[in-house]
Amino acid sequence: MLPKALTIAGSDSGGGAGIQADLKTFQELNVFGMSAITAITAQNTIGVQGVFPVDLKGVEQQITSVMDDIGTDAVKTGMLLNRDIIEIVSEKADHYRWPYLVVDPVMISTSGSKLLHEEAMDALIHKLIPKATIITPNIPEAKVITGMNLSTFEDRKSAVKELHKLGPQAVLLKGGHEENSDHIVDILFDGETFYYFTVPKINTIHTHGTGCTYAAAITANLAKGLPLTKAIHEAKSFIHLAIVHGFSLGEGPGPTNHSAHRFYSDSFLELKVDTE
Ligand SMILES: Nc1ncnc2c1ncn2[C@@H]1O[C@H](COP(=O)(O)OP(=O)(O)OP(=O)(O)O)[C@@H](O)[C@H]1O
Ligand SMILES: Cc1ncc(COP(=O)(O)O)c(N)n1
Repeated sequence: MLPKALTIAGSDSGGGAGIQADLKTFQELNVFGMSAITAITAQNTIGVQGVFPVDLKGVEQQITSVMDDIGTDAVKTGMLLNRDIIEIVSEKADHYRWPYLVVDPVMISTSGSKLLHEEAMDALIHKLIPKATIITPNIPEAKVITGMNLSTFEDRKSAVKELHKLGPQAVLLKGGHEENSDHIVDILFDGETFYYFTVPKINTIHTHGTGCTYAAAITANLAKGLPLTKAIHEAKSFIHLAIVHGFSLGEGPGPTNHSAHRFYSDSFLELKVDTE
């Protein structure tokens, strides 16, 4: 039987991010994908033209319908939009005791649209993040959650420790927004050990949906039963190849290429470890 994964996120009509990126990634990694849609976005490569929330009963019922009949090996959350939706997801996490919960704390689209209301921040931090197997903030999201300045590498390590104190089993701080370096470092901390995934920065604008795709690949790998570090290592390889082979679509930044990993064999990225 195929492993199963459920994504709870927003729909991106343009197909590059959100539910669409998650389901494509699950499929590429041979995991049966299921979805609970929190909001419909009218979106393309240029931006988000509209956000249409799904009513609370609809969000709740999608999760219940999937869980009561099919069940899941792992859950990923993306765009959750508001406090009420976060509270529902948090209650469902308690009720169903999901084996793995990957929380991608999506706040703003790359094109600048708000995908999480400010009033929802408290629930995200205190109700959902503590239940996560892993959270995957980018640098701006980590700044908002911790209120810290993340200019230096040491700042980022401190922020990762602060984020870990909120209660998730592990924190993965993504480095895609690093501006002053030709390398990008993602920092993983599991409470004991720091792991660093370092890659050369790819010179491209086609990175729409990278965060969603990366977190979905981690979720798929956890659903397959891979240990956390290996699940992330393989997901990092997947997202790197997807960015290398990202392509132009429409007038704005194009999507990553979810199929790119098919043309490569093993994971090739280096993993550095630092015990603390
Ligand atoms: N130009 C790049 N070159 C190499 N890797 C990149 C680049 N941009 C992003 N990444 C990688 O892609 C993954 C997603 O990182 P990023 O920090 O961009 O997340 P995000 O901001 O949530 O993504 P999104 O663009 O979907 O909002 C990380 O592993 C990051 O290191
Ligand atoms: C429905 C939805 N979820 C997430 C993102 C973030 O992706 P990005 O930062 O690449 O715009 C998005 N644009 N739309």
